[in-house]
Amino acid sequence: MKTVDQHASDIIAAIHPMSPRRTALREAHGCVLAAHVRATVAVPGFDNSAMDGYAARAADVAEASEDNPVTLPVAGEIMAGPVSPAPLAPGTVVRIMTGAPLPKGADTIVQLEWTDGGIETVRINQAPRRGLHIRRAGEDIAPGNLVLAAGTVLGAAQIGLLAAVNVARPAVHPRPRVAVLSTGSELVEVGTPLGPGQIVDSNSHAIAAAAHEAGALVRRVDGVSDDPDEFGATFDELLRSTDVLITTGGISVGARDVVKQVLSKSDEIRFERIAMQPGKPQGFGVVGGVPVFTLPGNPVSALVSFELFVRPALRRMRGLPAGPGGASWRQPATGTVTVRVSETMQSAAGRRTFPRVRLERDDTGELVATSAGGQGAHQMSGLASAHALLVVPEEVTEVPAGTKLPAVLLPEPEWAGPFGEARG
Ligand SMILES: Nc1nc2c(c(=O)[nH]1)N[C@H]1C(S)=C(S)[C@@H](COP(=O)(O)OP(=O)(O)OC[C@H]3O[C@@H](n4cnc5c(N)ncnc54)[C@H](O)[C@@H]3O)O[C@H]1N2
Ligand code: MOO
Repeated sequence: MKTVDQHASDIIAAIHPMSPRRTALREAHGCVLAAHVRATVAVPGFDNSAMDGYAARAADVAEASEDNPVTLPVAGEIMAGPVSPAPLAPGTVVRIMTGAPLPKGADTIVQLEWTDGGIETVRINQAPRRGLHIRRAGEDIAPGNLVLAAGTVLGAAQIGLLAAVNVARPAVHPRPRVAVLSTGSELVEVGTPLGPGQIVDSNSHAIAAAAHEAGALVRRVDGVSDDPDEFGATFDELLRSTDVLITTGGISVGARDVVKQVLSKSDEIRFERIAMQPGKPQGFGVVGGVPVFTLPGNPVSALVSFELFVRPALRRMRGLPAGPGGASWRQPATGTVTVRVSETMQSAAGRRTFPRVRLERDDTGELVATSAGGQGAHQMSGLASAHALLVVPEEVTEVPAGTKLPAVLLPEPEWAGPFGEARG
């Protein structure tokens, strides 16, 4: 059997970041910048006041104090807005608002609180030093400065910065479009009363949600039966309008394993047995430039396979390090931590197993892993309450309580918004 690591690295070797595209800021949010952005403008764009008050010449107000206020004529008022203020005559001040352009000749701002707030004349009772409360043109960003480096994930601050330097359409790696198709004649749509032998198609919903959480634009279609023609037609149709195609079910050795039956006819998809549990049967290939993942039908197997093989591929397509754990100093969205196992667990010989575990910190701050419930490949309730997948090495058959092992953190979905439109 092929190792998990070999399968994961074969997949990553076949995956490329999405070609950069210029997109509006709203669409670029959460995407990865594909090229350096250099400033073509200065920020601030002009010298301006950081306070409401009076623009003055520091020399004219240098002697001002509580006991010895300085009174000067107020020559006018400058508001923030599209104005070119007249130069400040010596021996005068102008009222100025926060963000308003500084008149030539002014070299300090007297904040309103240091004055009597006068309109015609103003009494100043504290002396500001030269340059106080003046924001100089280019002191944040000068033209030519590197604003954001290629590879930066565009969060709120980065989007704001791009807008500030007047970049309306940055070049980003677009979100991949992912199509999700489940197979099985036993499947019915969620919300449908079940007849004998029928089950609800839960995989397509779970995988669609996982792909959505991984930053993809998702198209989920209703499951198809084990009829090769029906599967083939739907597969071909989806392939034409997606960047990634994920199927579930129909890939083991059953008499009607339709996915394997239909797709084995091409050389592009390889069906393999991976030394892991859950998730032993896997298929992957690139068909007409579209990566195709055929995941096993057991619901836990499908989602665990997604975490180990599909999520890293989507990360790479989005221009991120493939991970798991490719993130920075932040808590990675998915990453590997070391945990102490709280109870003895069994593991399949010769297969890397991924028991679903809940995590807790003990008094010393160490992470302690406890089984999240039933560990069958069909038992979604355990996975749904798990925080991580424990990683039990292939050669281990029993994990005594107290053993330290790596665990792959499952992502926290709290940020996932409504499904975006996956354009065809
Ligand atoms: N003789 C053997 N049988 C099986 C083997 C094997 O090596 N020899 N491998 C087992 C393992 S491991 C897995 S995993 C499964 C994978 O099978 P398939 O990918 O072909 O999946 P199906 O047979 O279509 O379904 C398996 C199981 O999952 C349920 N299922 C399928 N699709 C959905 C869905 N969309 N939503 C919810 N549940 C789904 C399905 O009803 C089956 O119970 O094969 C083992 N067999
Ligand atoms: O390997 Mo299968 O994925 O046990 O359920």
